[in-house]
Amino acid sequence: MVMITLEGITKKFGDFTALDRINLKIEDKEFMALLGPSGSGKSTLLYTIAGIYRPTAGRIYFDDRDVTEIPPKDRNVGLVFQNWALYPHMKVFKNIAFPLELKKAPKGEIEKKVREVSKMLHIERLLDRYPWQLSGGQQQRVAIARALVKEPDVLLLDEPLSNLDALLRLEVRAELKRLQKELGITAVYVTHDQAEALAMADRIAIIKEGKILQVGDPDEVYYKPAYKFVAGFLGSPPMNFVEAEIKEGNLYIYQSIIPVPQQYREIVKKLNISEALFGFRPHDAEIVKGEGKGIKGEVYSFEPLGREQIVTVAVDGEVFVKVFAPEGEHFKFGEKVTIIPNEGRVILFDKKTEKALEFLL
Ligand SMILES: Nc1ncnc2c1ncn2[C@@H]1O[C@H](COP(=O)(O)OP(=O)(O)OP(=O)(O)O)[C@@H](O)[C@H]1O
Repeated sequence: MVMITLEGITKKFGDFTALDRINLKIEDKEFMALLGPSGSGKSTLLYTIAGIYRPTAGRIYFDDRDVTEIPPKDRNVGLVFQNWALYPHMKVFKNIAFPLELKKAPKGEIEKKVREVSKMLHIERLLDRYPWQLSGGQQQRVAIARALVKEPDVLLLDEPLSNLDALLRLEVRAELKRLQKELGITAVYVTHDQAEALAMADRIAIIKEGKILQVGDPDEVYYKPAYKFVAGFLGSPPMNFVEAEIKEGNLYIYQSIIPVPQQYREIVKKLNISEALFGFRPHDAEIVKGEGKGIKGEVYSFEPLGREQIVTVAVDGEVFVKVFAPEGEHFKFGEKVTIIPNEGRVILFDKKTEKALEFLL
């Protein structure tokens, strides 16, 4: 069952696009990590899920309920921030009880739930202290208890462990994961720490410049990164492309900078394909008029695809490359063009078997 659905979420701050048409489905009881470099939009996405930010465009669903216009307090989410934000003038008990008091829960119920959640987090003996009388790890446990006490549908965590020392991080990390599974709660966890995401998450969404580059389980994103950026960011092991192809039936190239026809021909030969076409996914390559640095060729044919068009470029008599031309750009048959590959995937179509293989640039 899908718990959270993000559909075309865009968030702008003035002219700046912090989130760019994000689509993501998070399963019920799933632990999803949002991983990416500083400034990539992770927190903005989390706050948009929480309802703290309203998206500029797109819709958010919890289960099947459209919550896009619903304020945070009515979304039943638990939030844990990096700086914990405990109320300094309230004792631990009161800090944890606060969300239930806001909901005007009966006193007996508050007492029972605060005790229960404190037991789970091993902080029963701290209930009578003020936050400043606690260590960092204890404060963080209180913050987690406060987020869990109202039994939220979704737990949203923004770098919750980054203020803890290494040992404590490991300890709270294990505890958090255990609780999340035991309570069967859906968690979205923002981090820029690759090891943390790989160790904790059921799936990881890799974010760069407001876009999700890849979503997959830890093994998938680590061993089969879809982009050079992802491979570099996660420190994935490099592979020799031809070997990798033969072993796995998949083609992954890390070290090649710009694919040249010679490489294509070698791949075609190794795969025993007589005729092949190479294609780029939209936005993974640019096609420009004239000869420049990149793959040079002549326009051979075009086919419309929605508002975009696919242009086939003859690189030489044998190698053809398919590329998505930008909206509004017009090319002529036989016109000299250059294809500039960006970071991303290239697709190889075997014309005989109509099998498509993807590989990395
Ligand atoms: N309220 C705001 N007003 C203007 N720009 C903002 C606002 N909040 C975030 N941004 C910008 O949006 C981008 C994404 O910020 P965000 O905090 O979501 O990144 P992040 O991936 O969580 O980074 P970090 O790991 O450093 O916390 C940044 O360039 C940031 O400057």
